[in-house]
Amino acid sequence: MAILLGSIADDYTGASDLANTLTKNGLRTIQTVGIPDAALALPDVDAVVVALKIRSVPAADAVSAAAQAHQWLHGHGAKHVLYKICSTFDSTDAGNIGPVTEALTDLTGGGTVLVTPAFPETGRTVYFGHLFVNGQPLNESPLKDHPLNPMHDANLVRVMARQSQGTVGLVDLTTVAAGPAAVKARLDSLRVQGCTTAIVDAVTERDLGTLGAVAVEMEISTGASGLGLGLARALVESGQVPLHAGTTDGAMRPVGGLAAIVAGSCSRATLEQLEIAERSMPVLRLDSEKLIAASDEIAAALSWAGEHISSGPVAIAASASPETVSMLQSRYGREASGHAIEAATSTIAAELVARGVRRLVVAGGETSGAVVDRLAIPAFLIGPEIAPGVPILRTVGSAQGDMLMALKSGNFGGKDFFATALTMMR
Ligand SMILES: Nc1ncnc2c1ncn2[C@@H]1O[C@H](COP(=O)(O)OP(=O)(O)OP(=O)(O)O)[C@@H](O)[C@H]1O
Ligand SMILES: O=C(O)[C@@H](O)C(=O)CO
Repeated sequence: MAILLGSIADDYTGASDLANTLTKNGLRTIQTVGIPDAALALPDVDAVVVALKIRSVPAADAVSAAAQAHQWLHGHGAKHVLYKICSTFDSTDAGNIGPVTEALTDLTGGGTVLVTPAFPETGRTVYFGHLFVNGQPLNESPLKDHPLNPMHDANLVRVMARQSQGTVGLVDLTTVAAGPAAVKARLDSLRVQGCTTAIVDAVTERDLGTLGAVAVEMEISTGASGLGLGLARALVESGQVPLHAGTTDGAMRPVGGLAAIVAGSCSRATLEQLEIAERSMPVLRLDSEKLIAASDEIAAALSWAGEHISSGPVAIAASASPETVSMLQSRYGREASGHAIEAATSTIAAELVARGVRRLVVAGGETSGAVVDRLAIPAFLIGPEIAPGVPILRTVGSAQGDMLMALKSGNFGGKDFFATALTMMR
């Protein structure tokens, strides 16, 4: 299997978001969970998105995992590798966007790497280096309350500089609007000035087309799904890949079985979606304190699910308001409480699958990572889009047999996302 475009995604929901964008823009794409085992039969594809769970791990671990994934992608023919980060630039001053981008630059011979989290379809735009989320500066958006990496600075040149060894430049919108040659010239001049990376503005898909045309001629780039759109279009427009329409063959064959939602995301969007879901299905709100204290909250949740699930889908959520989350974190610590709840939600998901669930929606990036790892799913085919950034996924090579899943990034999806997803998954 020779591929043209590779991506290393820093979390699993982000990987499926990118795989969805690449598919929609004409590339046959598969999402693997980690570096695929040599024995795993993968279909013929143009792009492989290797999903890692490295957004919130120590920078040295993220660098090492990303370097191995890069080696695999490069070895399988990828001419360009996109490091897929979150469209809200989720990271801390310790990393991992800066360290991983710089490590990949070292592996590929230097230059100034183009970095942009812009994804206008979901309201993420970058203007003079500042990230806006649905028109609000990042630090005033709901991301200021993120449970693991609250974002307090919208100026990405500063954010990136705090987590980088090298100097960070800016390619502003005026330059992007002037087209690929102007962007290239600006990146060249930043390279001469010694910048290892540059935050690049984009507010429209046209801007992303320009950036894709520039990035595709380089070996690596860092960005969100919007940059994926630009890269896919550049590959198709330059004739390097024929345009493929639709989803992967066989991705949507019905699987039947029971259906469930497991939510660990505490984003404002997920909290609203759960409220709406309560009108159409049974929703169990877990007691997060009890989950952490390792009492019988998991067994109680499974027994509750057992009572309802044969009549239709159920939802089980650890999700809580920012106030509840910060109370729990001040008592148990940010990482410890996050990990304990991820362990609990993934156990619940695995037990639901053991009891016959074959259509599973998971809300939250870290939560999805924990669930997919727990189920040991090796890869996903990409089905139709449920909402921007969230496709239906079909498991490949999983011990449970074929399942349909949706991994919803915390902030993605409309108010009725959960019901819509389950209606589409048969
Ligand atoms: N009640 C709670 N109190 C404290 N932490 C919680 C609670 N419920 C969930 N969590 C933790 O909050 C974190 C939520 O992160 P996750 O990545 O799953 O969602 P998200 O940040 O909304 O999604 P994304 O990363 O896709 O934007 C997880 O570590 C989860 O275990
Ligand atoms: O880019 C995004 O916002 C998402 O794909 C994501 O990475 C959230 O985890």
